[in-house]
Amino acid sequence: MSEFVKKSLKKSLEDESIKNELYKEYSVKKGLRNEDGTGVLVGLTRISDVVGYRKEDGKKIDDYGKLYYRGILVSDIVSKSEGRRYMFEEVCFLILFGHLPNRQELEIFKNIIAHRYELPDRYLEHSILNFPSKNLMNKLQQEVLMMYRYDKYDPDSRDAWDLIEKGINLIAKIPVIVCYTYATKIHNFDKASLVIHHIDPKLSIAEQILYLLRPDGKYTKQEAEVLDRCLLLHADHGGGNNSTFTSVVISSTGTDLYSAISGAIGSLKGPRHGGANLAVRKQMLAAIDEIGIEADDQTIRKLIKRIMDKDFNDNSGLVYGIGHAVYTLSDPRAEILEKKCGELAIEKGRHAEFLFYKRFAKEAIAEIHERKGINVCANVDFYTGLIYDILGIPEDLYTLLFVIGRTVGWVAHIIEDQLYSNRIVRPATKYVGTIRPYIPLDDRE
Ligand SMILES: CC(=O)SCCNC(=O)CCNC(=O)[C@H](O)C(C)(C)COP(=O)(O)OP(=O)(O)OC[C@H]1O[C@@H](n2cnc3c(N)ncnc32)[C@H](O)[C@@H]1OP(=O)(O)O
Ligand SMILES: O=C([O-])CC(=O)C(=O)O
Repeated sequence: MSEFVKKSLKKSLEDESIKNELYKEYSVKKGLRNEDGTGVLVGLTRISDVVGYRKEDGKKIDDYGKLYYRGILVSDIVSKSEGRRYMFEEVCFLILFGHLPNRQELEIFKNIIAHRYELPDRYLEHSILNFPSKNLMNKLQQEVLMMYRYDKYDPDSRDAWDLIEKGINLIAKIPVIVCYTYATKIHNFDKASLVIHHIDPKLSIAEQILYLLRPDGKYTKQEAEVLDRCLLLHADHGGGNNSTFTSVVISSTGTDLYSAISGAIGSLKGPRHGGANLAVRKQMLAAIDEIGIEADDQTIRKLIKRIMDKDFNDNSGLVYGIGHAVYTLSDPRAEILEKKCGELAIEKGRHAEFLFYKRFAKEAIAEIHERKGINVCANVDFYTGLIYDILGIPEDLYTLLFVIGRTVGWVAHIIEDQLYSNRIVRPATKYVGTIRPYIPLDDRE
């Protein structure tokens, strides 16, 4: 930073700070939160319900978490679908159209997706191979905006019928774009061979990802099923999560779908949101490096204290993968993922690492409870990195897998908001600065 900018910023920080008491005085809902930590109500939805507490006589009572897609418990969807392919596609249909597809509807929907995997002519060369990027989340934002340019119909259309068509197109193409941008990245920056498989329309989205990512194109049924369920568990999370809210805020101006989805990807990248899956993996590798995989509870606890004291990892004071804005006693997705991760870890000889994660979560939950007096739980991002690592999926792709899962949720909420709310999101801020005269340049000190 130049000395001039440093000095100007220092002066600004001295003169223009906003005292914390003022937020209270003006009843500002910091982070759009009520006094008890619950979210300010900003919309109505029939897409999904995120339940983390109940209210009794107006008081918040912490509870075990439940997640419903269109009224159906997500834990039921997962537990009743063992051995099935295309569960992510089934859930995409459910989220977009509001009911479970029958056999024929699912077949047609699978075909529609499969026919949209293929990228436009020369897209791969023009947009991906020629423009490698080190950060694939940032790259995907650019690619989504590029899809605007390749939209053969009216890319700016706000018609719900058009939005759903464009949305399905993105749901099908984003996974392919992600895999190709990764291949391009490692070819350009890591000197890896460039392997670009043609898409295979016979594969589900989860299978397609594993096929495109792996140079030999091989994967097992179990690997594809685990990835399919991970995508399913990320598909939606109400309208209040930061990226979905962001997408709706952007879309409420009447702009195009691509702008809204690109903005949502930017939001999801943050380590307090979807980027936590990568942050967790880095945190856990650093922790294992520091205290060893066999470290006991006490040693882990000491390290967590250091994390919270901003004396370890990225010095942010945050224990990534722990805590949630809605869930208190449990995040139902994390419970499912913990079970899947445990099974996979035993099978692939990674059990010690899994057990370290479990001990770490237990101690982090206890430490946060002790310091902050709140009930927290492991969240959806806690175990996914370990699962992806066991599946041989590189870190670069962790948050992109979240995008692949969540695109359907963003699209559904954008459409629902457009159909039933259709008002520009425009909250207010209170001016707490001083009012002063304009001083002509020659009269200033
Ligand atoms: C897909 C997802 O987005 S899931 C969430 C992924 N994010 C993470 O895993 C990052 C770590 N967790 C967090 O930062 C938080 O728990 C969040 C962002 C998820 C939720 O934040 P909030 O709803 O604001 O948390 P909440 O109101 O419960 O926090 C109360 C206090 O506990 C602290 N706290 C909550 N979780 C954590 C944590 N994991 N590590 C350290 N402190 C925490 C908060 O910083 C806050 O402290 P303060 O009162 O001194 O400001
Ligand atoms: O709901 C939230 O705030 C974050 C979250 O878990 C998600 O978007 O999946």
